Amino acid sequence: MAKTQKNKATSYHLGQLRAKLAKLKRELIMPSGGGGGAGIGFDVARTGIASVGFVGFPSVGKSTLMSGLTGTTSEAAAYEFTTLTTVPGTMTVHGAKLQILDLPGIIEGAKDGKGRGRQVIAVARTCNLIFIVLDVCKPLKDKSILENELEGFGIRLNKRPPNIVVRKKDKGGITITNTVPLTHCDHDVVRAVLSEYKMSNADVAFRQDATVEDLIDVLEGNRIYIPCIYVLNKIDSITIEELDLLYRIPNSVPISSKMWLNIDELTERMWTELRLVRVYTKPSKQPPDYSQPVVLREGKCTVEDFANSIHKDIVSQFRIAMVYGASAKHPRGQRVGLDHVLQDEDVVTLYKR
Ligand SMILES: Nc1nc2c(ncn2[C@@H]2O[C@H](COP(=O)(O)OP(=O)(O)OP(=O)(O)O)[C@@H](O)[C@H]2O)c(=O)[nH]1
Ligand SMILES: [K+]
Ligand SMILES: [Mg+2]
Repeated sequence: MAKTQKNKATSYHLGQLRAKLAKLKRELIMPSGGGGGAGIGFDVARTGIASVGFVGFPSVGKSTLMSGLTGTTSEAAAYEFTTLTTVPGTMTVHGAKLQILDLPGIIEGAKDGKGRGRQVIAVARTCNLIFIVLDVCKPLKDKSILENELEGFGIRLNKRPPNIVVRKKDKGGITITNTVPLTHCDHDVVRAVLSEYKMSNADVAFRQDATVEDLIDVLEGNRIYIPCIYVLNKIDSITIEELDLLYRIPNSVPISSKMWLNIDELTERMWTELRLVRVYTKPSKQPPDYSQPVVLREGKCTVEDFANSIHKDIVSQFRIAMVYGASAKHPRGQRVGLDHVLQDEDVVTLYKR
């Protein structure tokens, strides 16, 4: 692809090549012969409302951080590959119980089967947030190596699913529409990719200035979109000037897990990225119970989700709910039904029929 000049005449050819490559890479994520693949990770009991997985090269300080955050001891030592399996721990942030997964270190080529890399990345795929842990004394190119390993396994970091709608039809050929100008690809490339996926009748609507890779991600369909924080560890061993430079790396938090520096910022960022919604129950005619929130996930936080997470029988007896807080229209509360979407720190009273 690098040798092919990019112009109108070659774009169909380039589109074909990219699609072929994506189909080959699919073997990595879902091997047709079974064995390995996305479903195979380490066996860990999953607890808590959300999970955070630690990915990084060996000896960057993942286990030191995990032990400090959770109080669970995950062995830490100066030699590489100290951690050989997934070590789970829990920590409570703003009343929400989170599962922290300390993972073995991975190396370049992990996704292709080096070391336990495939198992590690398979666990990362199931997490709600990934910490890419980096040692600030090591070259920054480690960051892109790790990103590349996760990308190759169908994980998309800090990205939204592309806003491209592909609708298959029985006849009528290919129709491509775009509501915004496409500066990264043209209709010829799109046609080439679709033909490589054996699609000859489809409506494709681009609602963002997407790349060919975005289109392929939509067609492959097995991509997972996970937020990621770059944890820049061991800042105790650098100068203030060097630390200043690190702060320019997007989505990063510099810390020292050994000296326990800047961990509060890391915890707050973790909380923000997880987009959890705390809802407090208020029994009728009584003050709200602020001691224990019901914690819901963004996108799954209606009154119905709230009721179900208290007890599965509530919904069948539900009449109305009173909601107070950010999601309520009025400061003195709003009467709502089961489909009302709640927001963080709302207070809810449920009324039975
Ligand atoms: N200077 C410094 N050393 C650290 C820090 N955090 C961890 N270390 C040291 O780095 C070494 C590796 O720490 P681990 O926590 O075992 O690293 P890991 O990433 O879990 O390593 P593997 O399990 O082998 O992949 C140990 O000697 C730690 O004491 C830190 O913030 N600063
Ligand atoms: K180690
Ligand atoms: Mg470790």
